[in-house]
Amino acid sequence: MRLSQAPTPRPTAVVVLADGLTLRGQGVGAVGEAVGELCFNTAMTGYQEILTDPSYAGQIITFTFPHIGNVGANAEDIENASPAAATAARGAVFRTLPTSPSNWRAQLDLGAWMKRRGVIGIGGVDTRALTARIREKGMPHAVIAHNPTGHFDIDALLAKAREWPGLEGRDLAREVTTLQSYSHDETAWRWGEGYGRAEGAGPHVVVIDYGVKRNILRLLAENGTRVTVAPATASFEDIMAKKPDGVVLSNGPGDPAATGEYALPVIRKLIETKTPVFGVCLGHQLLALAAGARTKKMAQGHHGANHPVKDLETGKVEIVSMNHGFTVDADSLPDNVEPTFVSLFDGTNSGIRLKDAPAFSVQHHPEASPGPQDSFGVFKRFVDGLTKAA
Ligand SMILES: NC(=O)CC[C@H](N)C(=O)O
Repeated sequence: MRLSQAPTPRPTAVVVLADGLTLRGQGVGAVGEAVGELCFNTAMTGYQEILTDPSYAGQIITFTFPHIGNVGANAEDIENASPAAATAARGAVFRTLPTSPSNWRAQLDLGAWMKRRGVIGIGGVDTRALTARIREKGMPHAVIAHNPTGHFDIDALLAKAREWPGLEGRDLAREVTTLQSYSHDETAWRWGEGYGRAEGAGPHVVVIDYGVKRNILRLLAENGTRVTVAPATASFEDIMAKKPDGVVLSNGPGDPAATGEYALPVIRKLIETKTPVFGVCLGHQLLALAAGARTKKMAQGHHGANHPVKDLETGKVEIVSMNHGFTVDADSLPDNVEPTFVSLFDGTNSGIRLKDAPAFSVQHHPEASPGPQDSFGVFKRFVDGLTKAA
């Protein structure tokens, strides 16, 4: 018996790594080219939330799960809150091209949705080999290009990947934050109901938007708070004028040390005035920096929805969503800062608490979106703390 072999289609997309490796495949989504840091994400679901997470600004995501796009795209599973963050991830690398969606919530196929949002995709790449390479050599600078004519100037793309300065030293929060303050009242998604609306008159939380994911805002509203979102560059006075009962430091893209130039003076004043503070991911890194710790770049980073972290107070393990390429150097924590969570993958710090101020933070993503909901309770803990303090 002879197996008939489909003719290999002409490549219409490429990924060119700064070390010279060129991967060819089929283009999907937006046409054009984008440069960024190439990481891998191990989540098996939630590609829409991943592609709209503003923390991915400046990055190209290799999905290790081979079938991405099966459930299409809809208008609900969106994580960027500000329009400035609409194109968060610059590009996406898939094992196979997305097939026609099969799901009652699908409104568009993934390729059409990516095109609309300006995300460049490539299918047909050996993502296992690429992931193994990233695991061994770290996250390379790369260019992804999609051109239906199939013409690529590989040398020019390589030069672009090599010239790209990288994420170290880059403040990207300023590029994805909201320009104006606004209030948020959408609550969590429920089967058969969709998102709800908060009615409560509970504690007032101001969220500093360094690139906030909507599910952080939703879970704060879900736990009975009134939520106001403020721009990343808001001053301490701007924030206090809103009379917050607590302040949340959001997730966001880029190098925490660079964003810290304007964020740290504000956070230090919040700590000094004993304002309750809760930080997530970039917000965690910024709180640690404000308290006197250091952050550093990781080789592969953590990007997935299956990461175990250990709660050092209770000994319990939670499976969490992760998305970070920088980390708080646990050895640099000053005496007044206690580590509260640790990653069980590599022992890196995943949470801190200040001993002399009502401030704590987590490196992982308690809001999931996508990912397990093991850590949802942390929002309640923060809000309960505000209610008690009030
Ligand atoms: N999700 C985040 O907030 C990411 C934080 C930071 N940009 C990092 O890569 O480590």
